[in-house]
Amino acid sequence: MRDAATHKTLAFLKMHGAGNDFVIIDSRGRDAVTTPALARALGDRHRGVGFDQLAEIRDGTDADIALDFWNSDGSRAGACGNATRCVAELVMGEGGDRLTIRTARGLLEARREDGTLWVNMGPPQLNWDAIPLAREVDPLHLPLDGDPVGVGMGNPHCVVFVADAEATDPALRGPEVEHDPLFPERTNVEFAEVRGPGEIRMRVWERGTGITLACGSGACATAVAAHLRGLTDRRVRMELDGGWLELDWREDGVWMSGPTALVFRAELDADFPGVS
Ligand SMILES: N[C@H](CCC[C@H](N)C(=O)O)C(=O)O
Repeated sequence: MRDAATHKTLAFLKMHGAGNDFVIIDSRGRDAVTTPALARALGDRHRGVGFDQLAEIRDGTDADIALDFWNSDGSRAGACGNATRCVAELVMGEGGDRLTIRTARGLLEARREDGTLWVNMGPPQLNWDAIPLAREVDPLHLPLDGDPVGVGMGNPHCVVFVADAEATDPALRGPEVEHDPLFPERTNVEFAEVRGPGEIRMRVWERGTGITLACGSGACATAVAAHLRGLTDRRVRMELDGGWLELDWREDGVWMSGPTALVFRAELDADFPGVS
């Protein structure tokens, strides 16, 4: 017989934003529980739950909440736009029209405007050493095939403009660019087709995760890259494999909105690796 007092399960939620899927652990009021081993075990789509990123909510000291992000290979992500939108939707469901969020990338803000939830993902990092790149080159024209753009959003992004995103398989070139020595912390890789000044089609290869149906910080980086290249306005709609996001590069940062969904609430068994 199990001793109920020591059988400590771990509650979590599954959410997705435009098909970018997350396990969310709410650790407000207690110590953080996620370790690289737990992230890897939970991220296994056969033996665990499966996710593109794991987001752990913690108490914010100088903000309403703090958020930590993990990839399914057990590495940390400094930013995750779609998980930030999902968590903001969840926490703002408890009340309020504004939420401040402390992340490794800085202090973010979520706001409801005319019923739509927008998250400010912060200003883009456009200096080579902030992205970070391994050496001083012009981020607007990286010395790689296809003349891509490097942008930091708290995590590194390499935006490759392509003529036909539908015909582009991110798995063909993504891994090679992710591991190119130009990116000392590896990089996320976006393949973007500009359809017009207000619309982009984008597919993504994520560092530490691989192909995902959407990437919020990648969408922000792509909107910034396209505008800096003179291809789009500051506000664009973006079609990803899993749905549409809206991006608006304002004075104080890149704002993003889009769909979110709560899939289920569940508990990990105490015997699951890394729970007890
Ligand atoms: N899906 C996330 C980004 C994850 C980025 C992560 N793969 C990294 O290592 O930077 C988003 O919505 O922004």
